[in-house]
Amino acid sequence: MSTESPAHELALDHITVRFGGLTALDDVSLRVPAGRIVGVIGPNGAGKTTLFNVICGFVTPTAGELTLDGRAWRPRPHHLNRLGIARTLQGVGQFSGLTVLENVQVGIRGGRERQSGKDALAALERCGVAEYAFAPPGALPYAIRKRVELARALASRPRILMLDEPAGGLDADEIQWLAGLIRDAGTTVLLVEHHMDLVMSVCDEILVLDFGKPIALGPPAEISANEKVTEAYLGAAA
Ligand SMILES: Nc1ncnc2c1ncn2[C@@H]1O[C@H](COP(=O)(O)OP(=O)(O)OP(=O)(O)O)[C@@H](O)[C@H]1O
Repeated sequence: MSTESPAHELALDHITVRFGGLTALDDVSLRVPAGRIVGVIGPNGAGKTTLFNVICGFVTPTAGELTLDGRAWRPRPHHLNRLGIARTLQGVGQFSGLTVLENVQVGIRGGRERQSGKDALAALERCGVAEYAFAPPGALPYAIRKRVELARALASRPRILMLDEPAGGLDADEIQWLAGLIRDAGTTVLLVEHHMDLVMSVCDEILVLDFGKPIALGPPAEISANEKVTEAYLGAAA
């Protein structure tokens, strides 16, 4: 086995985000190495979405740095696609004036029309929703639209796939299907999710945030046995 550490594809170093008097992220560091599945969990308001927004360039950190492939990086939303980073949205933000297929094509970077159509269809097939290719997304059930949203992100063949609460509103069977898709995605995955079983079953490593602070970082078995983590969730439920 190599003694070298794996290439760190994406890294956050001492990231702090303040919104006025509120510290949404407080000195958060995270390594997302190539090919790993990294989860970010925490009670409501812990800062998970803010962390995603920092990586996507929607929120500029008050302090700290990001690096991509070892180089200092300042993310911009409109550059993500070109860099091979795709993100799903918490809801299902599809354009209602376009068909499902066209929505998925929008996610493909700079492809020729015919090729992007093929890639989009392949992604829909992979997500089990190719039969809806020519339907308007607005008319489809929520679980199908969630699958279309995943297809949209996968169609561009990203090297880093960012999933923002992909299990939200899905039933147990759908979540099981989703777990398989994430495991077989063949890309680096950063997963923000409330559904603990999903996170525990697919992630190599999990970061736990509580009121913006990183309280634990480690493999699933370590996280589920961590007292601070249990306390944070119990406190949030009280
Ligand atoms: N643009 C903003 N302006 C002011 N406060 C914000 C902004 N975005 C987030 N916050 C606050 O920052 C904190 C962290 O919010 P964030 O949405 O990142 O948490 P979260 O862990 O994603 O929560 P949830 O699980 O409920 O989605 C919250 O207190 C939230 O109200």
